[in-house]
Amino acid sequence: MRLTNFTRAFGDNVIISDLDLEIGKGEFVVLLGRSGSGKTTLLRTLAGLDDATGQSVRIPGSRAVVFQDARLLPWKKVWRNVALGLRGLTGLVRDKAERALHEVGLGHRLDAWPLTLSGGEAQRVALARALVREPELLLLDEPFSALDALTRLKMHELTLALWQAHRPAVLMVTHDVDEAIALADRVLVLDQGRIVTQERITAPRGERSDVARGLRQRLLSALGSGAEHASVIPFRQSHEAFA
Ligand SMILES: Nc1ncnc2c1ncn2[C@@H]1O[C@H](COP(=O)(O)OP(=O)(O)OP(=O)(O)O)[C@@H](O)[C@H]1O
Repeated sequence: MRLTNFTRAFGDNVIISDLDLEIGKGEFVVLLGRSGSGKTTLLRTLAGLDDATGQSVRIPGSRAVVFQDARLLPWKKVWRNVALGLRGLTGLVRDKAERALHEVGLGHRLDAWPLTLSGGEAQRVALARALVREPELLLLDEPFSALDALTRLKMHELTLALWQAHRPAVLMVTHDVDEAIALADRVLVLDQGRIVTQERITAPRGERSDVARGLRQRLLSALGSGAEHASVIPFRQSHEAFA
């Protein structure tokens, strides 16, 4: 997946400016940025939801998006929500949806109605619905920000397990620096439509929580930086933060 010199404006208001971004096969990239920095605009472009983008965008055909809210159709049972858009005989499609729901720990809720699910369960269904199509690129737009802290941690574990099993490239948008550190191979900080910092994290995911202070500090200060730093793009290998 690649964007080259990508610019997006609404009228005179330039939201993304000359952005270059490449995500490798199977790479987990997290995009951090303050409110209004252009994260959703970028994600919508990659999702193919923004038809005003031109040739500077090269994205794989198979993509799936999970949003902050699960966006399930309340009049369709859970398995039918997962099966939306899948073609084939009903029995085979149901089997596929069932396997996906098992993978997210909801094999027992196939025939439930979406409105009877908790917020965390609904997001699990949204993940199953995204992954059942085996996308090459999985786009996650603040998927866990409405969940409580404990559910969010469980969703991190699940997301990593699913990513390891299916290996899509991932671009996840979040406001949460700790979430970024816990999940990413690479963290980008977007500010006023430019990438102002990138950090590659090489430490094993299970060993990141208490030792990442240096990295955390750098990401927080990049988030706090203004346009005056917008042209500086430091790129670090972040293992030193874990020493
Ligand atoms: N369709 C649109 N028309 C005009 N302006 C838009 C449109 N979509 C987004 N913008 C503007 O683009 C800027 C970036 O918005 P965007 O939603 O990408 O930010 P964000 O980083 O995702 O913010 P948040 O974290 O609050 O979701 C904002 O100033 C917003 O007002």
